[in-house]
Amino acid sequence: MIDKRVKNAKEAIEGIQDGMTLMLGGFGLCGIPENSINALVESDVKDLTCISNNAGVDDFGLGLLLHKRQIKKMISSYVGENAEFERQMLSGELEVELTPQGTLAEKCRAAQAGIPAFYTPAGYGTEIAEGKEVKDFKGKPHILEHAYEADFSIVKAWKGDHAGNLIFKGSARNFNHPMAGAAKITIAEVEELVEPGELDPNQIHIPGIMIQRIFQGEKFEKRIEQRTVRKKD
Ligand SMILES: CC(C)(COP(=O)(O)OP(=O)(O)OC[C@H]1O[C@@H](n2cnc3c(N)ncnc32)[C@H](O)[C@@H]1OP(=O)(O)O)[C@@H](O)C(=O)NCCC(=O)NCCSC(=O)CCC(=O)O
Ligand SMILES: CC(=O)CC(=O)O
Repeated sequence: MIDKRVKNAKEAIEGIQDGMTLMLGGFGLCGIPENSINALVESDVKDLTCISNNAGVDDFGLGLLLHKRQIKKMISSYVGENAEFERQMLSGELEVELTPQGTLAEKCRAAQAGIPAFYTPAGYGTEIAEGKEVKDFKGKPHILEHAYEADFSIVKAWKGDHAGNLIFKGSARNFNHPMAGAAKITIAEVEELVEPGELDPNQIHIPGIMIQRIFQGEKFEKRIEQRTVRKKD
């Protein structure tokens, strides 16, 4: 029986080295692979390029890696509400590649599906289109976008089994779905790791073939939406 289990987050991130490119799931503060991020913070790995919709907030998610200056470049769509991110971007310490949200999702999905590139109208006529091939479809200009190439993808799911089959919960599915299997190695951290056969096959969102390593996270903060959290501060 296939068994992709690793003991913990530390073991899951083995092989992530300075200068590598990572994909990390999540949207806002929901569905963040937080145990793996904490392990990366402890590992001191640096010069990372991170592909992620958000860059976390100052005390959660990728914000923790930014604080320790472990990220060289962020490829993201929505990067607000993170003071340290803003400081590093404005001072030139951090490279930032802003990407329309649908394009970001499709660049992940294309990598997952083995599609090297695709045309999209999003971003045509803006800075996003600079240097990119343009082609008309039905009289409308589109730009050529390439699939991402990443060393590791790190996703968070609700439930998973030893073979790597995953089920997401609610909107925590978000970017975790197109990122699973979109890099050379995909790590899945799950809230609950179960025996093969326990998950209903009809409910599985990502088949185990997309996943190389799986572990049950030790702790998941109830962080759903940063604005809600902020209001309470
Ligand atoms: C994240 C999960 C999967 C978590 O599920 P769980 O079963 O663990 O928890 P839950 O019982 O559903 O939720 C825990 C508590 O948080 C509350 N809660 C859930 N989602 C919330 C949200 N988006 N904003 C504020 N509160 C929220 C629930 O009412 C509940 O409150 P009580 O404990 O008091 O009952 C789900 O709640 C979910 O999908 N929520 C939507 C999250 C999301 O997509 N947010 C958008 C982020 S991006 C964004 O906001 C951009 C929007 C914009 O820019 O306009
Ligand atoms: C708007 C987004 O992309 C996500 C968020 O609200 O953080």
